[in-house]
Amino acid sequence: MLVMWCSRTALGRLQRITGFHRAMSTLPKVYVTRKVPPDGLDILRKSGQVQFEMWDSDDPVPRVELLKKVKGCEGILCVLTEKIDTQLLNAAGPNLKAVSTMSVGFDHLSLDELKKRGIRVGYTPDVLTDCVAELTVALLLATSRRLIEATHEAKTGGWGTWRTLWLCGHELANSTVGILGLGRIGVAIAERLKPFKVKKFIYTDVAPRPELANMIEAEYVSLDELAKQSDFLAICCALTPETHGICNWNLFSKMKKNAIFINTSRGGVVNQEDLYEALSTGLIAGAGLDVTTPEPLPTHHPLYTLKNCVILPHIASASYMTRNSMSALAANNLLAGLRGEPMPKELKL
Ligand SMILES: O=C(O)[C@H](O)CO
Repeated sequence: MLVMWCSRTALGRLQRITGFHRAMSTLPKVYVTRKVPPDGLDILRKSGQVQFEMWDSDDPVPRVELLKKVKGCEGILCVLTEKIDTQLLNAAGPNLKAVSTMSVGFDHLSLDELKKRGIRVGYTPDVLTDCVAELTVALLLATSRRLIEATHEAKTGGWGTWRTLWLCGHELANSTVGILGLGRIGVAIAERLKPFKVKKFIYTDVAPRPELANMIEAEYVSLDELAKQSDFLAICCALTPETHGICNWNLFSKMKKNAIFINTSRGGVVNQEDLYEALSTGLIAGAGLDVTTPEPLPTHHPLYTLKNCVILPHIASASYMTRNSMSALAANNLLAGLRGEPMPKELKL
């Protein structure tokens, strides 16, 4: 468009620019709460459908600023650090038609409030499944084979002679892997673990999910049985009022001493004091956490003192390809929502 303007007279150019701004100002206003990866921004820009303002930073927009910026917006594209609650929806006002989150998790959205106001909600399942499953397997192996401890020993002079039981861990071959919350990600994790010669997959959920379970020949069991039988337990459920703190002393106390606990869902599903007790007293063998409460987990948190706890800073979906796909899907969800069309991935409220 710039090239075209350059070939015109200054007056024609001015008229076009003024017209352009007039046209722009009638387009629906959208606020993007974070510098999202380029694919999504390109889609918004090229759509010609919205005018958008963005918090152009890698860090979250301060709440006060956010509340100001959403005023009068028809659409909001957010990430998981922004609470979309009554206060924010009131600040946005009655024009708001669509909220699109660049995440598969939606525990930061007040769904009841959004539903009450007839606001459509988009999210980003599927595009991150492979990436999250891959990281979960990496975290599981790093925890069970004590990789972080091992590199630390090598670097800091702890590596003496070869010793028979030094840095021994637990292997996947012949093991039982449990999945709490069987969805697309749980299936993708199991598919990746199967070649490690896992003996059996078991899972629990609010109800059996035979179509998914059949894909990985997983057996449906109760939560108690899941705790009792799993050598490796992967937490894949969404954070809801029902799952909040579901991984607590009651669960850990039923687990095997050799069990490895892995959480790549949300920190809120775990009672961290109970997990600390379970790890520090040897009730279970290890834990790998990609998510915690709060995030970031303060550096003085007791969980960091434990050698058998591997903590990552919420990076399960962090590949360039996946983050770009998430941003593109979030942009397409938002644009479809604003056009009044079904979103490519819309939450049923
Ligand atoms: O909810 C999500 O999309 C993930 O937690 C981001 O990695």
